[in-house]
Amino acid sequence: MSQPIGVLLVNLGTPASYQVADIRRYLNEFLSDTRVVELPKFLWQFILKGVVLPFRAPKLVEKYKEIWMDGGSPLLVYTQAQGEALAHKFADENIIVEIAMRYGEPDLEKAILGLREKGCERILVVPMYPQYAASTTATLFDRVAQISKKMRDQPDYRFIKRYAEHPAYIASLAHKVEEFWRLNGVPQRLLLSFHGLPQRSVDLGDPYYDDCHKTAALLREALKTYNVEIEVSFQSQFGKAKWISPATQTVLERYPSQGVHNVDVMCPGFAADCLETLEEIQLGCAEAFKAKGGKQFRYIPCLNADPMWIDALAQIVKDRLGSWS
Ligand SMILES: C=CC1=C(C)c2cc3[nH]c(cc4nc(cc5[nH]c(cc1n2)c(C)c5CCC(=O)O)C(CCC(=O)O)=C4C)c(C)c3C=C
Ligand SMILES: [Fe+2]
Ligand SMILES: [Fe+2]
Repeated sequence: MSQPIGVLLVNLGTPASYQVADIRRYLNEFLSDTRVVELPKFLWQFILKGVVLPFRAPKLVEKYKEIWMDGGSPLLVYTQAQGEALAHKFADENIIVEIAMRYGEPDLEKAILGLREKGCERILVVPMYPQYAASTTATLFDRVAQISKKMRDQPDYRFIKRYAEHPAYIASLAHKVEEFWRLNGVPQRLLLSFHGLPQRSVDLGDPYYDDCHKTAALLREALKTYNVEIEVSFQSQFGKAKWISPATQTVLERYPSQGVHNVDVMCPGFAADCLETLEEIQLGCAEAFKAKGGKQFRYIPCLNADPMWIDALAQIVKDRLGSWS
């Protein structure tokens, strides 16, 4: 039999527990990445260690506690489920699926070395971010290169840069929405909330904002027969700088005064539910919307390990494996 191919699904990372020390360790690693916070290194380390970690980490304890699942942090639980489901899908093929996180555990280096030990000379790196951003996708590719610097005999790598417009990804999102509407009825408005980025990153050439709007345009087209207006917004603003707009919470808080009293919100840029979707959107934004007079707020979950999404992911992987498979 020929050598197996390694398929490595990689998401961002999440604290090992909701203890403050684990949250601090996670934030420190993540926010020390110069691809994530593009401020002069010494200035930023001073702010991070002196202000951000001491104040933000304790505040996040309660937030993580609210969403924590039996198996751990939702981001990890859903990523594990995606890995297992994709491995099952490829059970009859010479493909080994592993998961890893860019920050923390499961460790990316261990996952790459583990795949090599299992005989994988070829590894496909799959970022669990459909839209490309330097602060997510590029930093992952940087890290893979950095890990490989220590190797004399490096594996043969392929990377998936983005799948914001992949028909199978769009069809999975559309199916998720349609299924939700079939069971619960259509809303007045569907808001697609993507993770935000500093405006400066986009001004410097990050294609992320355009990628998000491309996904939204295709999803709008797929759902056009429902005549529901579909809008785009950006969530999870961090720090004082200007971020790409409009902000999700601002949009939701304006809706009631514009006559929009029932809204569905979906987060298509997150392949798995996590703190930013479950706490910030499903809990926090629902409360903010209702405080301004909104009547009905429904959160449509992420694709997580939905069977149609796992089929789509297999298709996206196969497309990139090309001549390898
Ligand atoms: C400058 C700061 C940040 C940038 C840029 C950023 C981009 C970015 N992040 C995600 C996906 C996720 N982010 C998550 C949490 C999170 N993000 C930031 C900051 C930036 N993100 C912080 C400080 C945090 C921690 C929580 C908080 O303090 O609000 C998560 C969830 C992790 C979890 O444990 O559940 C995800 C996923 C994307 C896709 C993105 C750029 C496109
Ligand atoms: Fe983030
Ligand atoms: Fe956040």
